[in-house]
Amino acid sequence: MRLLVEGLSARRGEDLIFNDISFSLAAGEALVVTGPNGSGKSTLLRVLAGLLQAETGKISLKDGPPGFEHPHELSHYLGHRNAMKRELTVEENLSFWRRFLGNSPGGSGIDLAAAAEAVGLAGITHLPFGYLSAGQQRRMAMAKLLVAYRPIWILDEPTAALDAGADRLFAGLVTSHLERGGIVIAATHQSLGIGQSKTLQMTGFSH
Ligand SMILES: Nc1ncnc2c1ncn2[C@@H]1O[C@H](COP(=O)(O)OP(=O)(O)OP(=O)(O)O)[C@@H](O)[C@H]1O
Repeated sequence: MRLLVEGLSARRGEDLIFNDISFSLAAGEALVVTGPNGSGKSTLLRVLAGLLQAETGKISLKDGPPGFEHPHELSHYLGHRNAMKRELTVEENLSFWRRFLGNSPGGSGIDLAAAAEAVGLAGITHLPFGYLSAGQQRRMAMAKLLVAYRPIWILDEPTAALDAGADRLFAGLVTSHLERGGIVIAATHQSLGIGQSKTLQMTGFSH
C-alpha cells in the first residue's frame, strides 16, 4: 500500500495556509512534519484525516484494500485534544472508539486491558478519564490507536505532555506499527525517536 499526496493546498477562511504539498509514503514509512507555530501542520493533518477539505490536490491510495476511496477511511487521527469524554471511564471511552472505528482490513485491535497495559496504565481503566493526569490522559489517547486496527496513523504533537518514559513507550508503539507495514504521519516539535523517517518542513505564508 502507498499513500500519495499530490499538489495539496488548503485555506482557512480567506488565507491560503500551504500550497503544492506532495509526498508519498509506502507501507512501513513515516513522515515527520515540522515547522514553526502557525505554519500549517495541524491544518495539513486535518486535511489528510478528512476533517477539512483541501483547496486543491489529491490524496489517494495505491494498492490499498478494495472498497476504500479515501485514505482517511483507513486512518487513526490523534489530534491536540484526546477525544475522550471526561465523565466516562477510560474503559467506556476505549470501548466506544473500538466499536465506532472498527477494524480496517488486514489487522485487528488488541483488547482494552492489553492496550492499557501497552501504554503503561493497566489497572486504572475503571477511573473516569477526567481523573487522570495530563500525561496519563495522553497515554490513554494512544491506547485508542491500539484497540482498533487502522494502517495509517495521523498524529498531531502526539508526545506533548509526556514524560521521558512515555516518549520511549510511544516510540516503541510507532516503531512496531511501522514494522507491521503501517504508515505514520506525525507533526511534532520534538524528535519522535523512531529512527528513519521522511521529513516535511512547513513554512507557512506571511500575511
Ligand atoms: N478555523 C480557522 N480559521 C481561520 N484560520 C485558521 C483557523 N484555524 C487555523 N487557522 C490559521 O491557520 C494557520 C495554520 O494553523 P495550524 O494550526 O495548522 O498551524 P500549526 O503549524 O499546526 O501550529 P502549531 O505548531 O502552533 O500547532 C494559522 O495561521 C492559524 O491562525
